[in-house]
Amino acid sequence: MAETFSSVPKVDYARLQDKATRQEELDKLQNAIFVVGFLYLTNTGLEGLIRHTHDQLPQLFNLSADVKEDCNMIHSASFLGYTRLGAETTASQTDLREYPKSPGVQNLVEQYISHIDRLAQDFVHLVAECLSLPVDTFDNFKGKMSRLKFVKYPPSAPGSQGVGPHKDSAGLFTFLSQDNTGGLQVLNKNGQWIDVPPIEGSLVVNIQQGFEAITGGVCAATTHRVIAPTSQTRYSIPFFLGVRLDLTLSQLEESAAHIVHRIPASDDRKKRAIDVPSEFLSPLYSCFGEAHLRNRILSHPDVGRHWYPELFERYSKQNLR
Ligand SMILES: O=C(O)CCC(=O)C(=O)O
Ligand SMILES: [Fe+2]
Repeated sequence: MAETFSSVPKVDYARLQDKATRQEELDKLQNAIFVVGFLYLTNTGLEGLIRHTHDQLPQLFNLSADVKEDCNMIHSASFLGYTRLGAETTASQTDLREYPKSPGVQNLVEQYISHIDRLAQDFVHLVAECLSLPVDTFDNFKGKMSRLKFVKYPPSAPGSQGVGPHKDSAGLFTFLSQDNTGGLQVLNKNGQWIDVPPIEGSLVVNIQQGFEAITGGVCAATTHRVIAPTSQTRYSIPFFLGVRLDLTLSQLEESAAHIVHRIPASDDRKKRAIDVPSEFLSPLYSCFGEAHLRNRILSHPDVGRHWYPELFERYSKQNLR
């Protein structure tokens, strides 16, 4: 059996700031990122902001249908805006969730992004440090566009897909705040789905396809899904730290070499047998930006068809396996 996990480990951010406990916590971080692929980040100091933001979400999603339609993603060639229930597709199936990006809540969004982005930048330094690499090792891979989403999952029939199995696309790491409903699951290296029960105030961190690609595929992007709730509405707030979209696979081969040899190897054959493919590692795409565009077009087929009809046809026919 592969070295794997049956629950998601916790890494304490406050202990990472304290000289006396830093090394012990860095060791935990190394295991969490490179063996497990998921972690809860606790004690970040953002608990108040997270609670305050969650408190606003029911009201935000209760905005009138007209207001939500005014900022519908269909109006944006950059795939930014409101997605109504049933308009999103993951793993070829419709997801039972909706999300607005920011109608009427500019301050809330800006405040959240400014704090979480600072944390995310520091986190990337800690990941380098836990591999005993210079802290700025990954800085040159960071992109200009990170994304924040507010997501609502209405109660649905038992076993429904909130969001299907996927790997986050255009970034390095995701920092997800979930409410107290539950339903998030992650795939371990033996191909088993593991529950990630809510821990109040924590952030669930997972690896995105950008980090997978800059580690030469060695540190795989981690697969997760949400089982839709049955009796209460679920809200979540993922923040996706962006990767540079102009990078090509061949540029990476060279830059990744000195990173890769530091990464602990692990066996994930069972997981790979049922896993979803990574666009970013596919030779079909000229650079990360194109791989990400394909991901957006197929996830939001209405928007994709509207703005990129030819690419929609082309990407729909491609099989990444
Ligand atoms: O809602 C969640 O807990 C997860 C959301 C997610 O995985 C995503 O939007 O990429
Ligand atoms: Fe995700």
